[in-house]
Amino acid sequence: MTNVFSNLFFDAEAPILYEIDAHIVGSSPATRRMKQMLTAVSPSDAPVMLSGDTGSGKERAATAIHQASGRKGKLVAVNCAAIPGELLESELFGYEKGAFTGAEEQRVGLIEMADGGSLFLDEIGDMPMALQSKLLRVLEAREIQRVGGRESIAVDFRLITATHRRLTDSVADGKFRADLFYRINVLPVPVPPLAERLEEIPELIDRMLSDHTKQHPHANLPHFAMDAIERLQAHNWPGNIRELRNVVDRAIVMFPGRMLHAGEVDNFLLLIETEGENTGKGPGSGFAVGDQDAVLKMLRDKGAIDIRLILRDMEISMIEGALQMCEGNVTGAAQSLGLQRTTLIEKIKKYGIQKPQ
Ligand SMILES: Nc1ncnc2c1ncn2[C@@H]1O[C@H](COP(=O)(O)OP(=O)(O)OP(=O)(O)O)[C@@H](O)[C@H]1O
Repeated sequence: MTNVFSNLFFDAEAPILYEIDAHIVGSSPATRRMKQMLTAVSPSDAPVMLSGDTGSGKERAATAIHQASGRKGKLVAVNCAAIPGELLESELFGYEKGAFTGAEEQRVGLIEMADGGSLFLDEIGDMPMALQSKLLRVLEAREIQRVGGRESIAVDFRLITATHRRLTDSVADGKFRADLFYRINVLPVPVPPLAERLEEIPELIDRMLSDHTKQHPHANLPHFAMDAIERLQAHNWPGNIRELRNVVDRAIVMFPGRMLHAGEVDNFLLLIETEGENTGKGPGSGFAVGDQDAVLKMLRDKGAIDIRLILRDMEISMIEGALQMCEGNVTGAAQSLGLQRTTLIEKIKKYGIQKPQ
């Protein structure tokens, strides 16, 4: 995944800023090149566009750019795909009291909050056309007006965008404004998929485990045997680093202090793949209970499966889901799972599940 801009970065010896190195794990040629590009673009005020597959680390790269830029303000991240179009405008621009039904108080928008810092617009390709025009005006005039407001408010932010789509295709299809595309695509930085940097898997796992230890100093960590690492390096990683994190998180919960071998890794990967297929939402997003087709496919592909491991994993997913839904409230989660509160507490302890804050 290279472009003309990235071809400028051919010097293997080019320096990398400390903040970039600290955030982004990996020393493969693909990652080194990306880190050199991030180092080069960080001090500039020009817009950066990060492109790469889902879970490849675009948000992390945006954080690294902001940290290395020296800008004093905040990094404000907005996922344009996660906020419905009609809400996105008032989220970004803020509103004045009485601007619309329900606007009972004045509200400062996310663009204003990024003043003096950086604004990260993730999945910019999903921004509705009408809002694209408004964003273009902000980038040109460097000022905004809140919804329902008349006053122009000056804003100074560094724009970082990300997309997993080929925005040139969206422009050709009339779904993305060409003028906005050229305005935001000044410094394009491709984020390579994990499949192009498989040699980094041991480094990534080490970092994920050490991050876990920082939060849980007494955690009994799992170990990945050589055959497990080889198996991970033979996988194609459609969910990229997020999928790897999913494997490591499961290993932490289910193999504390134990050694994982290829067989366990196979089970994890199969489960994650089946989850992605069942839900259509990508890897690691939930398990469809009682899906016979999925079970048959697993049996056909593998010949045999470890049903205890899978049931345990399903149980963990359901408990995590219920806790998430009930915002960490154990009584509510127990009710929604049809369990006694004490039984749920035992299971939470047994599996080392973290309650959402
Ligand atoms: N180089 C890295 N080292 C360690 N962890 C990483 C690295 N890159 C990404 N991650 C982790 O992988 C997960 C996905 O990363 P991130 O959210 O940055 O991806 P993304 O490309 O923005 O995903 P999406 O396209 O879905 O928005 C996060 O948990 C992140 O912390």
